[in-house]
Amino acid sequence: MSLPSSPPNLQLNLQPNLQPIPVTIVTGFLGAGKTTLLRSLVQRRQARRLALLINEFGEATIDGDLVRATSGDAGGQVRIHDFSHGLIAYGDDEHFVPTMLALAARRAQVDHVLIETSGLALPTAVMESLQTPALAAHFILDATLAVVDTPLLLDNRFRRGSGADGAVADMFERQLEYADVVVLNKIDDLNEDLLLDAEHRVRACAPNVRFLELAYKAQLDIRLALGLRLHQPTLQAHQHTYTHVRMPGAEASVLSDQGRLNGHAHSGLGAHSHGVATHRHFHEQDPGWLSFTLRSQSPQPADKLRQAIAEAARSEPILRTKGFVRTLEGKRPQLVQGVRTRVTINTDAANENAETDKSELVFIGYHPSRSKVAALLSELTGTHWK
Ligand SMILES: Nc1nc2c(ncn2[C@@H]2O[C@H](COP(=O)(O)OP(=O)(O)OP(=O)(O)O)[C@@H](O)[C@H]2O)c(=O)[nH]1
Repeated sequence: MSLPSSPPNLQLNLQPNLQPIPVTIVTGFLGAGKTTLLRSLVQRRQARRLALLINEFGEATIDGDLVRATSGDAGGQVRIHDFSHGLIAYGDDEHFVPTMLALAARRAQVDHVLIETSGLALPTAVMESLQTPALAAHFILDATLAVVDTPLLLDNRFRRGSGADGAVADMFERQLEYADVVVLNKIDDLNEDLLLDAEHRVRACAPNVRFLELAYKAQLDIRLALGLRLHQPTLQAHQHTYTHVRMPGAEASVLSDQGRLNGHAHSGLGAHSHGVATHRHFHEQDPGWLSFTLRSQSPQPADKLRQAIAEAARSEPILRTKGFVRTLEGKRPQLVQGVRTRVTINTDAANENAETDKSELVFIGYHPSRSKVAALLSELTGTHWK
């Protein structure tokens, strides 16, 4: 991976003798709940000063705005950097290293860095970059968290198949393969048997995962997410090892007590190591994954639009939809969130003070047809989308 050299003024300010800044990577497939998890961690940050690097697939940056709205930050305690090209720290990303070095130069004001990879990127690119001498002097990987849409996992939506199914399974499995912690999310309606089933499925496809945590609405106790110290510095060796840690609840039998489900963690594995240098990861994006943006100037009938987006996800290989729309019902833009056919449209903290006339939606899928989706939305809403 070629790394751009840092500007001279940054190098002057760097102080490698300070403790390295811990970095947590949040990965997970499209729509799993990564941004929701970050928003909840930002809300529970207490005195921690956080820097967030947020990466999305698609031309519009929506996730960064959602987190900004949550932080409500006047004192600069939370700093957010948007990466909109989908592949943070991959070979042709010229922004990642300079952004990290700029954070290192402000080391005294940063307690923890959180990096959200896009739903179609692997965490290994960031892991590998953190091990280069330029960054290893200033940062240490704390842990890699993979967020899982548990109902979709139980519905076999990440099972290997042909075409889109194969591409989805490939990405899902590879993201989990390098995770230290798997967060089973969206468990609102799942009973203990289903949660055990989900745990077995995760263990089967990612046997190296150290901790499984359960999250309602992607809410995790901040002590189970940050400061885990699962990795050691690796300036010399191009390898990292896990230190042994004890987690609250580690000794408890798994899922034996529903009352302990929210945010409890348990470990099933001893220490192990793997070299990031040996990781196979895509430096090239699978060209089948596409995103496109559709816009409309007309106010939208919210319910019809919701049904139209769900219908588009049924008839085209659309896996994720998000954006802001102006509805007939209200002046404020409404946040649209679609994960496959599950679609919600509502007001969010990010849009409650904004006004807009236009509607803009980002669609992400595997070889989806832009024109078919535009035609479907136009037909089913009775408004023009293009
Ligand atoms: N029911 C339910 N919905 C959830 C939960 N966590 C997140 N969601 C919803 O799932 C949708 C996607 O959540 P995000 O946090 O945007 O997911 P993401 O992984 O950041 O998505 P991408 O960045 O597009 O890959 C949103 O509508 C969330 O409100 C949960 O625990 N339960």
